[in-house]
Amino acid sequence: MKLNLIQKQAIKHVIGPCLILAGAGSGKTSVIINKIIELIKICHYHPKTIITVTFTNKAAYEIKNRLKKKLTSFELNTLVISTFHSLGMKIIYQEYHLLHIKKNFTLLNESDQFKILKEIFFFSIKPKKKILKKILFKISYWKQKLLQVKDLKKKKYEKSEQIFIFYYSKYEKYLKLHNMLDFDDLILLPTLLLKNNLTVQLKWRKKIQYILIDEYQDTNISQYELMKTLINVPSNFTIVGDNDQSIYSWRGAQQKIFFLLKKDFPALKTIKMEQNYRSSQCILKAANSLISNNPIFLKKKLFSNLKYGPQIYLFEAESEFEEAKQIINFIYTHKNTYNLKYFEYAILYRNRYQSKVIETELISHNIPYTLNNEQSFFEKLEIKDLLAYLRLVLNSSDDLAFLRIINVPRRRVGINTVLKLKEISLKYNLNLLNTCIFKNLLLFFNYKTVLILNNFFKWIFNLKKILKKTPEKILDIIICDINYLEWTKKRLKDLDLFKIAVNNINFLKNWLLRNLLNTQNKSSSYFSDIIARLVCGENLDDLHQESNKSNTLQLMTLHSSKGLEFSVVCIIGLEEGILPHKKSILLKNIVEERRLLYVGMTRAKMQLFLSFCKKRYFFGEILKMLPSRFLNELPKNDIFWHKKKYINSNFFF
Ligand SMILES: Nc1ncnc2c1ncn2[C@@H]1O[C@H](COP(=O)(O)OP(=O)(O)OP(=O)(O)O)[C@@H](O)[C@H]1O
Repeated sequence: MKLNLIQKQAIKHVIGPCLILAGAGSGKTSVIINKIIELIKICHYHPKTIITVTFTNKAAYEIKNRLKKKLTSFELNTLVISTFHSLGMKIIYQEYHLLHIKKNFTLLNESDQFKILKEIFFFSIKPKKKILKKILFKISYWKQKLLQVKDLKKKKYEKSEQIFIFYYSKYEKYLKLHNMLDFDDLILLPTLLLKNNLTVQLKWRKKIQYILIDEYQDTNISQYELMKTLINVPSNFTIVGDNDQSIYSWRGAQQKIFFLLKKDFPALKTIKMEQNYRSSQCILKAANSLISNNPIFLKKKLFSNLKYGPQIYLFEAESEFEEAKQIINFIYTHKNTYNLKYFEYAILYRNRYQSKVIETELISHNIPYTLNNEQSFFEKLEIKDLLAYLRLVLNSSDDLAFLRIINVPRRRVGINTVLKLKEISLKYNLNLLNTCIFKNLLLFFNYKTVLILNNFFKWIFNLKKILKKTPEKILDIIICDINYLEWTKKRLKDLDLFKIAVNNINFLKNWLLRNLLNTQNKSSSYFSDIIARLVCGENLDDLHQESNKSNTLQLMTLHSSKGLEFSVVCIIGLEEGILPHKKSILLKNIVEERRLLYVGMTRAKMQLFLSFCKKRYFFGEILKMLPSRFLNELPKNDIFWHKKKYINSNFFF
């Protein structure tokens, strides 16, 4: 690939702060990769002093993968390419003593956070999920603004806000007591530490000589602050971003982040990359036309020198079932006509639930597909169970892990026993595992139950010893001791499902072994570091490799399509209330929904396919749907409207 002049200029600019404002498909990834090579091979930076921050672990994997041919394995292994969260975790692991946390902390995911809030509410009222969501959102909002409970308590707030502060405080106490951190803490804790402790800040600034940040538009304020504290004088960094692809405002990303950069680093050099190398002119024209309806914020004009390409197909379906049929039909015919492979096709949607009908149709036609969702690996029951075992062995205070596995597989510890255990643990200020050997247990339970609880405690403690001596055997021992495979087989009943579960378990085992082998610093808590990195989604290379290799049709949300490209892209559900999403309509945040569709459209290289339904089934009800307002913003002449005969309104034309 021959780089263009602007790309070369972006790569060669290595001294001072640099912002690459780049449109979709303009070669951001290529520039980041070539810049890393430039820094190491030409500017002689030691690879361990270069930090590259990507938005997802998959993106980190892609960059590493593409660097394989250009760097030595030493260079590749010493380079740090990670997400902001993984970077924060690295700092926490090295500075934990200053943060007053124990190194064997449990890293919580979102469902753990819900459980904790439920626990907090336990003795008062039964809260609705909506309320819990609101509280968690507020806690996360404050953490992303680097505000801790002590800061909030200094100011006067309305009563409605005080309730949130009350739960924030309770939540934090729970986390402290159980030795837990959530994902926001991975940014908040290191940022505050580096801001307030200049010695530590200096130490890290010395370590890091160059920072590259990808997908800057989705960086939130706390991540920006973390970056700022790490940047050394004379501010050698490269930031790559596209304001038109900012799709994470709900996670705190703000467009003003681009202005902050100019304000904080006046020497900032801005380079615009406007040539798109991915999409046909027809697709690019439609994408440009759509995004031009958003207020102009940072001006750039994308162009493509590729062929004009075929028109965009627009399907109108009676229902989501017909929509699924039409898409599969279209893909099947297209694939046979152009002789493409399934992995060159992607179906994108706004909400995860939309994949269900498509999946059913794909299964009935025997079409291989991959649901692209890193998170889905951690949602698998067997992975949740085994991780909970490991978490409890590592951190006895992890009551959530205890509750997940105390009766998995069945140990005759029913709900009444668990409730009683909780009561005792609260009364005597013990964690649940230690409650299993509470001296007066016989006052509450019969002899048999006490024996079961005592034995469970002993077994976990024995596992702790095994973990210290032979960590590579720990998972096998757990699986064997509890006869987990046999239990999984009975639970799943279906042999194919069982095979998938075994595959997942083997994946987890291999992942652990690989990371144990690769870890050089085998200090006392290295195993918890490995598990936290797993929960962070780091080094799931095998998963990414598999999804890259397999010749399967790709299904994913519009959000997860960011950074990817496919020959043919189908975007379904272009309806009011779906895309734009009804919440965004209510909140009047249409601009972000428009950017989301823009991201989806610009994933396509040669053909784009759009569809909407006239009716949809929602919880047993049939709803009439209106076509998305965004369809009206596309150039009419570039759209081929299939089934035109059904149109009875003057919408669109
Ligand atoms: N100078 C070039 N000549 C030819 N092809 C190029 C050039 N630069 C980039 N490309 C190709 O253009 C496509 C898009 O590049 P890349 O994925 O790096 O874009 P991007 O800016 O990261 O896109 P997006 O932000 O939309 O995800 C890739 O297939 C890449 O190989």
